[in-house]
Amino acid sequence: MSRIKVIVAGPRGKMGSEALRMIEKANDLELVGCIDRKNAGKRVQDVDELPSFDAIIFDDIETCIQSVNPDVLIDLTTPKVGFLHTKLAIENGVRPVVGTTGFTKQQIDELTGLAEDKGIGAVIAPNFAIGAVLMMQFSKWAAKYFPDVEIIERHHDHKLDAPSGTAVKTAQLIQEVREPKKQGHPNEQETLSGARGAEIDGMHIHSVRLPGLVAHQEVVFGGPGENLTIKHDSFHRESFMTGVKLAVDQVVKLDLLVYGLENLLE
Ligand SMILES: NC(=O)C1=CN([C@@H]2O[C@H](COP(=O)(O)OP(=O)(O)OC[C@H]3O[C@@H](n4cnc5c(N)ncnc54)[C@H](O)[C@@H]3O)[C@@H](O)[C@H]2O)C=CC1
Ligand SMILES: O=C(O)C1=N[C@H](C(=O)O)C[C@H](O)C1
Repeated sequence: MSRIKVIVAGPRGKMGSEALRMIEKANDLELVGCIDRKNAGKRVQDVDELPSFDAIIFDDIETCIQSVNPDVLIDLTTPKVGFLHTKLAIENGVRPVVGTTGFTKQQIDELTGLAEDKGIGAVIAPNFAIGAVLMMQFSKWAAKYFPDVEIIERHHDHKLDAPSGTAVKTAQLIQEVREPKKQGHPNEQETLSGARGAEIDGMHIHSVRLPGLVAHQEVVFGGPGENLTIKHDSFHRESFMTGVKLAVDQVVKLDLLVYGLENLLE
């Protein structure tokens, strides 16, 4: 059986470099190119700290696609660049697996429409850690019984987007089972702007950014006389790679865009 030809955007990043290590170990995947802002024209193996692949680095996704004819793009970059890469990948017949977060709902809708028009598979997953996917599913279940809920997400201080993609996705899943509800005291007032965090349908989201953290989330539910806390921690970025691999294996069989890894788990 032929291997799935993969390109990675953001190979020197914290996630991109972990994705290269995952590909190195996978018998059914072949790295055929990378997209990076630096090192265009070099081979991956010639860049310090990157694994020993002879795939070439490009600084432009369209040139990369035309040169190496990949099956799948793994994008782990920044919100603006990731959206452009995903769009160009779909337009050029390459299936994207996107971990990059910070896309707006309008952008996801646009990409969903584009994938449908092209009849091409795509996966956008705000969190590829299996434990995080379960934490989101358990939270959706709990919200049926506990409509009062606050999300506290904690991340390293190099993160560009807030709230995290995971927190937004958690709130969206909870929205499916919870009627909008204003929480807290009806006359509550912030004496310091932002004290109550961001808000979606009355649910509050609090974003913490500190050195030393990786990716963590608590979903706290309150009811009469009790609290329920559902918590997930990623202590290492290896935690995301089972999900990235699963998405690459599945995306080649899809003909539409899937938003959330839960849609690929049995
Ligand atoms: N879905 C998931 O499970 C996870 C998603 N993420 C997301 O993945 C993204 C990357 O995260 P990190 O690796 O922590 O960030 P990072 O800052 O370590 O890496 C981003 C990389 O993108 C590269 N980049 C920027 N512009 C580029 C361009 N025009 N072309 C090619 N490469 C470009 C940068 O040089 C950098 O190496 C973020 O959006 C983050 O939120 C992070 C962890 C898990
Ligand atoms: O930037 C990160 O690190 C992470 N980003 C994703 C998010 O925004 O939810 C996934 C995970 O939390 C790590």
